Amino acid sequence: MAAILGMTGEIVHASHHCKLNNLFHTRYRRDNFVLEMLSRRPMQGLKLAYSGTWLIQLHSLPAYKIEDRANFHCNAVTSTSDVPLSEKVNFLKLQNGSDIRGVAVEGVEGEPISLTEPISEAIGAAFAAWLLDKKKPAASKRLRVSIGHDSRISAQTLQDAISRGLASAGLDVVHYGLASTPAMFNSTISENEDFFCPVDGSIMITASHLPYNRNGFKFFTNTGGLGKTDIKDILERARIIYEKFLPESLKESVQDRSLSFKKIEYMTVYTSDLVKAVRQAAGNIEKPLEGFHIVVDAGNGAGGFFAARVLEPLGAVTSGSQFLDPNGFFPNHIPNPEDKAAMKAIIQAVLDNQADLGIIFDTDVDRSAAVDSTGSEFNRNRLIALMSAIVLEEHPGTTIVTDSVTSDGLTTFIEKKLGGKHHRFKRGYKNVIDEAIRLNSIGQETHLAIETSGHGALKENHWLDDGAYLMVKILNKLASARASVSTSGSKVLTELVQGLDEPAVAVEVRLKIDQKHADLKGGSFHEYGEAVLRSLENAVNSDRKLLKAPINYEGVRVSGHGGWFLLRLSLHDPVLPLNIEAPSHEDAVKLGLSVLAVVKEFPALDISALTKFVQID
Ligand SMILES: O=P(O)(O)OC[C@H]1O[C@H](O)[C@H](O)[C@@H](O)[C@@H]1O
Repeated sequence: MAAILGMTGEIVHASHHCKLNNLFHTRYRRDNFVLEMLSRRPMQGLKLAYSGTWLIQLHSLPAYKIEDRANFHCNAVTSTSDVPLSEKVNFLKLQNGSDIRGVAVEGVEGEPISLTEPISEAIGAAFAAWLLDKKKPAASKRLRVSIGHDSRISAQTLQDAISRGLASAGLDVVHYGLASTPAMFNSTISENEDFFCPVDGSIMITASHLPYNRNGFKFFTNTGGLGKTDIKDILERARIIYEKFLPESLKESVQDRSLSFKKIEYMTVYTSDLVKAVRQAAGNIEKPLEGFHIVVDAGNGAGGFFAARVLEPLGAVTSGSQFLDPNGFFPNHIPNPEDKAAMKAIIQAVLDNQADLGIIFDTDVDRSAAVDSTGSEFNRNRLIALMSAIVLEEHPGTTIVTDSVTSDGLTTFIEKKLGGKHHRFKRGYKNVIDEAIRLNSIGQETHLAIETSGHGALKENHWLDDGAYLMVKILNKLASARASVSTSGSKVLTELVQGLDEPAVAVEVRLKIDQKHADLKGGSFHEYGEAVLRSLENAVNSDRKLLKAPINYEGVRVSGHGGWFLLRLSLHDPVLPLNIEAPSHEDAVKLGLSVLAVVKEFPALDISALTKFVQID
């Protein structure tokens, strides 16, 4: 490895670009570009960036002034002397909206591993190159990246692999161990040099609530989570890097366990910020939750910290909390507040323990839900209503941005009861957050962006979707209500959502598009789905009992029979999800039948779930 350090100078002195290309790539392939950058400062001059072709930036070697960056292009992509790895990987298949997701361990039939160590290592190197391009650090500055993970069994392996990729490109890597997704973002904005913060970039290893065999990556900088375009860019860079790996270098790399990274107990910083926030909101009382009994269900994900490190220091009793220990097989229930079994489990825990409040998180704690002392859920529309009530008390008249599947009753509640404005946008937490930021930028004040999935972000918290912070806002309300009036339990919260009109029936059926069906005529599922939606729109226009929503940002949303339906394209899958809400099952069936009349004309659609739903027995 020392040889390659010397080679940097050699390359520069040679100043022959073809020679540079060859030397660099020969070494790159041989050493897999794992340079132990953390411990070998001399290499900090060499950084990789990508701008269509490979570019070597020599940052901290002033003797080797590069006047023209273009002259240093190493055209690795088209180099014919390279021997690419025979295996071709479709990196873009690993993209899931603004995340990377794949199968990380064997064990589920028909689901071969797609997120291997070399692939993860290439993704690490690609993120490093992307970050260097974005940050354009000064010659003397080394970029720092924090890495955390949830409780998944593949966490360690992926952490090691992605760290190697980052280190190979000359970045410093700090390991946080078990952490939450919001804590990782937080590390890009915390000012705390003792904890190496702020970091320049952060990676969370998680696949949220998906089964144990899956895993993935979320990426952050101090401007928030990376979006779809950036993820695509990173995956395209990763493909190029991966195709340059040689089998023997991969073997070496996987075997190279000698790299060591800094390990930090960052959750201490993050949790103490949460504790501080509640104390401050309660008027600097040390234990504002004294006398409250609050149970937490972490579903064996990463959220177990909330009981001992947030609630208990604030004075709450947390006995009866469950599934706090990390277990990547998720043996008790899926850690997902949208999951019925998960909600049932926390409701039961609240009732069994006669607790004042129940709190449940998803695996990586960017989503949450709560349960009041009567066992009533603050989930989906009810969680949005509760958060809207809290935020509108603080910011009267503000706009609440939500996803598209929110109920008509929620709009009435926000606009008529709370005096706010409901901006129903698209599905997808990133879409909702970005829309809130856009509205603010054009002068429409908004402080809350929240999805029925339990993702919620506040302006005051850097628009970070943080399940734990949502719960902090609720705890503030509990604490302040107790300090000002004589109220007990979570009654104050239950009262805040009084008047929210909830439908008797709320269902979601998902119509799968068979991508191999001849009816697609070689087109994409996306085009096919759009054709279904156009057809539905035409049918609705000629049905006097149905009324298309005047303002709608995705799919076809229609009112009728006292309720509404929304048919739209899934964000990620070849699926058309259909949401129906109605005052009775009969009305919901009527709405379902009007959709069925259209979708049954599209043979590539699996309409069995809808057919089943509309069968009146
Ligand atoms: O469009 P769908 O398939 O219903 O999925 C939509 C959901 O996908 C992911 O789970 C995102 O994290 C959510 O923010 C989004 O709402």
